[in-house]
Amino acid sequence: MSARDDTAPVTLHLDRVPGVLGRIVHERAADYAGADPALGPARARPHRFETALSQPGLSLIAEVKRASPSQGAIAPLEPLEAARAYEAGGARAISVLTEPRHFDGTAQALRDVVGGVAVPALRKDFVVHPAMLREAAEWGASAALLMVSVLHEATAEYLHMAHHLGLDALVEVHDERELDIALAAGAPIIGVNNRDLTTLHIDLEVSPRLIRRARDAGFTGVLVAESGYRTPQDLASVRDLADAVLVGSSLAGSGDLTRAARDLMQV
Ligand SMILES: O=P(O)(O)OC[C@@H](O)[C@@H](O)c1c[nH]c2ccccc12
Repeated sequence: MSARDDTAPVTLHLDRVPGVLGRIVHERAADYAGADPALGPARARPHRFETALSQPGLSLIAEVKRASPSQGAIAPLEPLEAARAYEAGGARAISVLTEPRHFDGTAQALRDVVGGVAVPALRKDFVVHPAMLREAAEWGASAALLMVSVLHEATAEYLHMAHHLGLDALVEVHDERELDIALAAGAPIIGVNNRDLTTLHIDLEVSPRLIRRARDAGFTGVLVAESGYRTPQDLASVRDLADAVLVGSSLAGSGDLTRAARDLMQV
């Protein structure tokens, strides 16, 4: 048992993170190197993100994504306008990139979305410092992304910090080993990324495989299939397995976000 001291954040071993992902997390760690790790007092957790994804049928988390390392510029979305369009198209939550260099994200984008839509918002960033979670809570996010490929054995600690701040966490995995870490950490919401963030390669078989493994292991929480979904046919392999799907590029680049969301989910 460890009594955690808010002033002593767990050490991350970012030198183990390879490829494109490794470069981005080093940049983010440098951005927050001098930030105060204190979280402040505990807040109640309304479970808004978790509840939104637990509704019957496959829930859509639609992402405000203006650019990415794999595609470069996607679309010059105005974040609030985009989020409202997604909401009108049936999205049950909005994911907002806040990473500035590779995804053209900003804090303001998240604040604008939080203030202008009724559905919960997820801070999508490369969390490598407790201050990033404190910010997410301050900016009004309902949830934050935690990546096991970055946090490794510190995943449980970051999950506790998110919950302390009243945030749900989307704990993201890409292979069996990472899934086992997420399950051991007690994550209530697990996302399976079809994209290998070290190579940017997408394989739509990853989500059904790991979602089945989680269920076989007795996991009863929320499971999210992430990345690479462009058509209703693409969703067939997770439609009866996942609780939610996280979609960015294909919606963001469509030109008509409401229609693209409806067409993808066939509603
Ligand atoms: O644009 P796509 O292929 O629909 O993917 C969305 C989302 O899953 C992706 O943006 C993502 C998943 N995990 C991440 C971690 C960091 C940055 C981005 C991501």
